[in-house]
Amino acid sequence: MSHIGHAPLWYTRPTVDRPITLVTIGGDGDNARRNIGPGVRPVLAGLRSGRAMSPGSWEIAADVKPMNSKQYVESLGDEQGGAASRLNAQYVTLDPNALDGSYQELGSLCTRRDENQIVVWLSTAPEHYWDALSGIHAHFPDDTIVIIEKPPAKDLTRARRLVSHARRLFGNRFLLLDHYWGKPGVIELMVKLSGPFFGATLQSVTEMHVITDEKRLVTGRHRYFDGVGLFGDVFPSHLLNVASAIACERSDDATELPAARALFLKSLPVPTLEEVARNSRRGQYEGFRQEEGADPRSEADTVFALRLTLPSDHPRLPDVPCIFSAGKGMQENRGVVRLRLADGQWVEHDLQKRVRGTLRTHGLLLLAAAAHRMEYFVSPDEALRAMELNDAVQHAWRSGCVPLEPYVPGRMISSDFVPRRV
Ligand SMILES: O=C1O[C@H](COP(=O)(O)O)[C@@H](O)[C@H](O)[C@H]1O
Repeated sequence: MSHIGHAPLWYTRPTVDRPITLVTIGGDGDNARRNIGPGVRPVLAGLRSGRAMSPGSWEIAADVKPMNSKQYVESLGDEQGGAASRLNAQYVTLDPNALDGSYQELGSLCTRRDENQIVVWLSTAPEHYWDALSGIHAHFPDDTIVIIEKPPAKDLTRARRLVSHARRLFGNRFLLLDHYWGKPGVIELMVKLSGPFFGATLQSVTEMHVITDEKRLVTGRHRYFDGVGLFGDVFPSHLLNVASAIACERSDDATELPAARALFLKSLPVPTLEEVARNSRRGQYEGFRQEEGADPRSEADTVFALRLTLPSDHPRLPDVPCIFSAGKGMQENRGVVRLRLADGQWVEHDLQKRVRGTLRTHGLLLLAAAAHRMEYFVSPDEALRAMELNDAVQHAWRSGCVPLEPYVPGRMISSDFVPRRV
């Protein structure tokens, strides 16, 4: 592995003993181009096979846009295209009318480097998961690892069905990923709060606020947003996962983390309709419905704030309000956790900070997947509890009990949107 500067002591890097073939479904999409590719290429470049003359790790991108491998590599620009071409990256066009054939082609490409661990990263909208899972199961090697990146479906019932289907097909080689757990800022905060000093700080927390604000608009993702809104995009994933990762009970054994996080999520009460009405707000930026691809009557939220209060018998954080807020078209880019302590002081931690010596988020998570480090992934229990909380809020909002408030893009801060306590 190549080393990128000097890693801080709290940062560990999972190790693997085989090269990886990474297949990215949705490889032409924004997430694959902006995040996955640049994150994983330095990792793939560093993983070689012990076999003489072995070509080592490999990248295969697949998407519906017709393109050949040369065009794909060129489309990545100089730096990323150079890195992809050193990995001899291949591009496979997925035929939406003959998907099984496309997966067969991908599967047989993978077998060309049969010493490699195959990892398939589904960077697509959830509506494509079923076809992809069937294609991979039918045509890929038996030990293929499958990563899904997004809440597994738009509601609890669908999520439950998908997760149990995927577990039946792939067992614990099916992984639910939330890229926030690969962010150095999140890992650092988790580690800090596990130590005795900051662990004690956590005991004196009287309020917790998780905020992810982005200046960018929804542009190009209207179909997805019309179904779930920003709330469905980031609440059952990034926001809840950050909260559970920092507030859960710790032991020294990392394999216990998923169960501990699930326990924390279970301690957050599922709100009733009246509680949602009192403790949440939602809004949509002006101009959203006029954007290309938008539904002119869309009710999708692009900013929201929600307060869920832990019960009074919570062992560590009794009666502590947890506030979640996020927005698109915000005044600034900001991903933070703010904790109010018993003395009234606020401490703030930057979740987006860059830390020298650490891998880019998606590179770290690829290694964690290949090394079966399950604590880096969302367990089915966690994902389903998150969807239960999500459903309660979405259901209440659909009933019309919380109005969709307009706002001017570029002038809003989601943490200013929090409803007052009554
Ligand atoms: O998964 C998602 O995350 C991004 C924000 O990720 P970040 O690493 O830039 O903080 C968000 O823009 C997107 O809507 C969501 O689907």
